[in-house]
Formats: sequence, C-alpha cells, structure tokens
Amino acid sequence: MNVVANSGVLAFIALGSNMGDREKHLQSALQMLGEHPRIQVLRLSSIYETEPVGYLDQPAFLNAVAAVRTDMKAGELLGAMLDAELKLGRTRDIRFGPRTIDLDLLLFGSEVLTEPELIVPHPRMLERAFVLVPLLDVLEEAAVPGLEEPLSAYLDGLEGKEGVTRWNTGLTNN
Ligand SMILES: Nc1ncnc2c1ncn2[C@@H]1O[C@H](COP(=O)(O)OP(=O)(O)OP(=O)(O)O)[C@@H](O)[C@H]1O
Ligand SMILES: Nc1nc2c(c(=O)[nH]1)N=C(CO)CN2
Repeated sequence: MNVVANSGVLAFIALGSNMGDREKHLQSALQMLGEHPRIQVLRLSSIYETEPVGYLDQPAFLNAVAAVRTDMKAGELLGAMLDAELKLGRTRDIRFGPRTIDLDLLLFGSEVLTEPELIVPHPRMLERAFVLVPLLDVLEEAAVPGLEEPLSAYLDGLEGKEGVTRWNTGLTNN
C-alpha cells in the first residue's frame, strides 16, 4: 500500500487496447499506475470487448475503467498516465486509430478543467458506450460535474452500446 491512503482526490481513468496482447496491456498499465507512490488503485471495472468507434477499420478493443485515489494534481496524474503509455510502447499515428494502450482521464474529483492538454470531465466520454458501460461499474461516490441527468440516462440514448460486451477474464485488481 502506498502513501495516499484515504486522503486525496477520487479519479477515474479509462483504459483501452486493440493491439497485441490487449489484456496484458491493460494489466500492465494498471500495475504501473498502482506502483506509482502517489496513486492508489481502488477498483477496476469489468473488462469489455468493444467495436471500434470513430476510426472503424481497426481491431476490436478491450476497454475498462479504473477508480484511483491520488494526492497529485490532475496535470501530474495525467503525466503519470502518459509515462505509463510510453513505457508500454504507445505511439500516436492515426487519430482514434489502433493503440497498444490508451489512458484517458475521465474525472478528477469534481474539478472542471479546460486546458488544451487536459480537459476534465473528458470531452468525449458521454458519447462513448465503451467508456460509460465500465464507468458505471465503478462509479459510486463520484458525481460528474455539469450533468443534467444520471449518467446511465446518457448511455440509454447512445447508439453503439450493443457493440460493448463483457469479456471473460481473470484480470483483477486484487
Ligand atoms: N481528459 C484527458 N485525458 C487524457 N488526455 C487528455 C485529456 N484532455 C486532454 N488530453 C490531451 O489529449 C492529448 C491526446 O490524447 P490521446 O492521444 O490519448 O487522444 P486519443 O486517445 O487519440 O483521443 P481521445 O482523447 O478521444 O481518446 C494528450 O496528449 C492530452 O494532453
Ligand atoms: N471501442 C473503442 N473505440 C475507440 C477507442 C476505444 O478505446 N474503444 N478509442 C479511440 C481513441 O480515442 C477510438 N475508438
């Protein structure tokens, strides 16, 4: 266990992979986040296999969401996430295209940030069933700032949610 204990901010991170050993990439990213001295991984959603969205000519993804606690600022947490992506061989070629690992910061407590390099809540999360389905697995105490309806109502209205199916896995955060 690390130093964060019960203080700090509750944040939610989306994980996605559609290249190589997808499950291993999710597992490694989660492990790297958990080994960071200022990040405590609290919960991991179920893993979902999801049809690609945005750029369609690419393999299916595995997606999940982790709930973490940190005493870092949002920008510092994003830095740790980018480090983990780089260590796992992430390159940025095609926008919305294939990737070994993608880590997106969905929510950081109730903060609203609009810097170009960090927008929170994540600007596309409400349009993405591959984010909302796992987020609803782990979201308990966190509210999403600025919502007019419960998060599940946004998922109900989305096309493409049939493309999100539970993936049988032993992957767990325990
Ligand atoms: N909430 C956020 N989470 C992660 N990155 C963000 C966020 N807001 C802004 N960014 C910026 O977006 C940049 C590009 O991110 P990335 O390459 O992961 O985009 P993408 O995965 O192709 O698209 P998407 O963000 O729609 O998933 C990052 O370098 C980061 O600075
Ligand atoms: N199903 C799915 N589709 C995507 C994903 C993803 O994680 N899952 N990530 C993207 C890049 O932002 C673009 N499209």
